[in-house]
Amino acid sequence: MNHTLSHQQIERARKVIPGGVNSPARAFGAVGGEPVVIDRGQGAYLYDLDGNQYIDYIGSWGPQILGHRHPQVMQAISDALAKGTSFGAPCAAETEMAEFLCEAVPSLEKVRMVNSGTEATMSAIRVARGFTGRDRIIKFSGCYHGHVDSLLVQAGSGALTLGTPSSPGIPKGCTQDTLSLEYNDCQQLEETFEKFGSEIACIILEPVVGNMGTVIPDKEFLQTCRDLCTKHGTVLIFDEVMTGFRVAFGCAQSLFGITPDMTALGKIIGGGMPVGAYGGRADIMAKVSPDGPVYQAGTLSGNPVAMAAGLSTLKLLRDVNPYPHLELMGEKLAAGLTAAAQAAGIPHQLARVGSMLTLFFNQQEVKNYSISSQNDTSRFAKYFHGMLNRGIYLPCSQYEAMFISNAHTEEDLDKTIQAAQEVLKEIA
Ligand SMILES: Cc1ncc(COP(=O)(O)O)c(C=O)c1O
Ligand SMILES: NCC(=O)CCC(=O)O
Repeated sequence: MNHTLSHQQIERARKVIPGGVNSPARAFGAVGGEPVVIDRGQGAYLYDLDGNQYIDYIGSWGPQILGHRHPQVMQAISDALAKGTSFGAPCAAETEMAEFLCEAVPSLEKVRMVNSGTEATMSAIRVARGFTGRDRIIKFSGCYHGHVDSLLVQAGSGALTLGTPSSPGIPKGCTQDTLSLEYNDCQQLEETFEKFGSEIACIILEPVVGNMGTVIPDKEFLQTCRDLCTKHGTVLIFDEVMTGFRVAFGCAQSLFGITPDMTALGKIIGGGMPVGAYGGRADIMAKVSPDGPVYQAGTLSGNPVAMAAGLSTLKLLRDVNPYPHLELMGEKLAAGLTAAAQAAGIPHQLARVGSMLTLFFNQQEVKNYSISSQNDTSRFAKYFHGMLNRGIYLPCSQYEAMFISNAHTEEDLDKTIQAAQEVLKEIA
């Protein structure tokens, strides 16, 4: 594969953009080599500047569940654009979006639109603190909730990939009230509540983790989070920025039957445009300005073009119901990758929920951060590049989930499995 134009472009970008990228997760930091620069996407495929085609398993890190350039989404964006790009005043589409979200996700009684997943989690935490009058928060090691100061403690995703789980530039004061616990560990959680229960404003967690690779919650763990929050008057926040409308139309909370007090959303609900949202119980959301005293704002929040992209995506998900198909595709890909790793004799684990999955190079089932940090990341780097060279675009880190879209065909999966068979044999 020729990457001349991509490499020239990245070299040029590095002179004016840190690392040549606008988000470190894209930088190939953990796998080495140079990122490819994307020119366009169509359906399940990406095309780089040199004209190479890739089967895309990143889907813009989650949002593109319908594939790139779905015609109805493109049309909705174009119709909204014809009326203008931003008004800084209420528009009808944002109400329609809020109504849609509240209907699809019953734990949402009120929602506020923002512009990214980071804003959604940051704001949800502020509201939870304002509502409870408490400062302490609980997060779990290896979960990533965006680059929020108080949450960049043992964070997953790029922070884990690049080995900076706690970032410089964050004053101690911002993280002194953050308790970072082990995912899926009920006992540690119970002990923490025994000690600090009356001081804890919220628990925030990914109800299925994507950001230390895919980690599946024990039902008991989610139930313990719920019970302890109820008992201690603590707000349970599900960060469904990644899992929302990905693992099920009703989000992970519907899949596991656990109702959070607040939910953060992003990615899919923006249909590829910059969108986030947070919401939950009406009594908690009543604290949000201008109804209440907790300040949170945004020049571009509820942007009409972004609302149009998101709404058309969500309506397609409701009407087409791709989830049974995505489940079958996920099952097929997981089985193919597992068989390929087995045939090559490579120690591995395959974790999957619907169309979100990770092939871990690990001897043990990955239940938490301690186990995930033992992944064979140098093997992953070889796997990644072998796949890229065969036109398969995987997340460039072992600590990420891959996503299948509704545009992927069985033939795409067959090609991917075939490539994995070749690559895994080579690197065994
Ligand atoms: C679970 C989760 N929460 C929050 C975020 C932050 O979202 P954003 O990158 O849109 O700020 C991400 C992804 O980045 C995520 O995966
Ligand atoms: N799982 C990682 C992400 O979803 C974020 C991507 C980014 O920060 O660019």
